[in-house]
Amino acid sequence: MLNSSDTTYLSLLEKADSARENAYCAYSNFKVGAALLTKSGNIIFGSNVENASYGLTNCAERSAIFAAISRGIKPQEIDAIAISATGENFSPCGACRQVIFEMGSQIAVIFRFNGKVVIERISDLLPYSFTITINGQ
Ligand SMILES: O=c1ccn([C@H]2C[C@H](O)[C@@H](CO)O2)c(=O)[nH]1
Ligand SMILES: [Zn+2]
Repeated sequence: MLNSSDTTYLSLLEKADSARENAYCAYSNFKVGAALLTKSGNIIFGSNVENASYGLTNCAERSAIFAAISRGIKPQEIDAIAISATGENFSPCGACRQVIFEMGSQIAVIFRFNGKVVIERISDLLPYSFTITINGQ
């Protein structure tokens, strides 16, 4: 557990609260927003984008990561990602944990769970994570 009173990360979580307003969640009505912080202080937002073919839905965290990479941010530049959802109880889904981990094992992940702010490294949220080693690389 990282320092849960870290003001940078608490304010990032409030930015994720705002990003929630952009959610397209016509089917679940469950709004999720994400705010990704780079090491140089840029913030990239994401929200969940649902689809009539439910399985095509994109989660807010993955929207933010794909937006960041698409605009040229390198994985090593990502410091943290905060995620905010309707209600008090949210933690990032397994698919999103895997996608965050791909960007770097030390990325801080911030969310509210049971009314408390949780700040954890992605490596602690996804033990025994899946990676591919080819020829020792
Ligand atoms: O980590 C998660 C889990 C779920 N959702 C979204 C997907 C869907 O639109 C809604 C309900 O599952 O919440 C996210 O954005 N992030
Ligand atoms: Zn997800």
